[in-house]
Amino acid sequence: MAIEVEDLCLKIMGERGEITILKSCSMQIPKGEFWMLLGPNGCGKSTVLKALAGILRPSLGHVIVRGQKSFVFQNPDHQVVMPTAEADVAFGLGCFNLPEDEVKERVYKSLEAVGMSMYSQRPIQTLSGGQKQRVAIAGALAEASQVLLLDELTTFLDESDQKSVLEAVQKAVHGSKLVTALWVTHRLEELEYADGAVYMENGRVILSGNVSRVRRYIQRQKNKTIEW
Ligand SMILES: Nc1ncnc2c1ncn2[C@@H]1O[C@H](COP(=O)(O)OP(=O)(O)OP(=O)(O)O)[C@@H](O)[C@H]1O
Repeated sequence: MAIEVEDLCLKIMGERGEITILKSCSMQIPKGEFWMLLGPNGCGKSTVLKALAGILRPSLGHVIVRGQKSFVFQNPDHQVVMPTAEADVAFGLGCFNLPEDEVKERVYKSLEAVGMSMYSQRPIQTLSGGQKQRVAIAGALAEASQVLLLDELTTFLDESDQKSVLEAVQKAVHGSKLVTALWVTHRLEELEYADGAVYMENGRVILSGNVSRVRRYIQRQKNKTIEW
């Protein structure tokens, strides 16, 4: 397993005292697979991702992420900081003290893995939101991250950009077999790209595993009054 979460409880101190956000959540995500985490607004998806990233500490339970991890955020304009895609990916490698040839090779291979090698020299401000997200994912791959934690990357993207980012993640995961991705989303249609899925409600994991089972369950919930 690349990700193991066991009985994760997470409480935070709010203005009126302690608030329980996650209640005994468990999930197991196999290495080399592309999984999605779904659930209604406020059910705790981003909080799970932040606990996996080490941004939030569990109050109880265990979180294990095997291998180097990277967190990619929702807003494409917060992801990339350098003038070109190539420079941005190389910038992230700055702290690794690598020989120049290796930096060039990692930058090329990671941009290639997300279908962005032809845009390597393009000024960053001329890229679409989805292309910027793909540059951010390339940055994580160049750093040899084995676990990608991806928080609602398609929120600000149009339909063709959404598709390009989903395809890039799927290709990066299935192409390497070493990379595992956990993708938080509201969009049921994105499940078609997933190898597995986790469904949450109200701070709890309700269902985890087979995509078709999770899809059927969510469709039933959507037909009730659950607000997404
Ligand atoms: N710092 C905080 N203070 C108070 N409540 C918080 C805080 N952070 C999160 N919450 C609450 O915890 C719950 C879970 O939040 P979280 O962002 O994980 O949900 P989510 O499923 O990712 O929501 P969305 O789909 O809307 O992004 C929500 O009810 C949210 O309001």
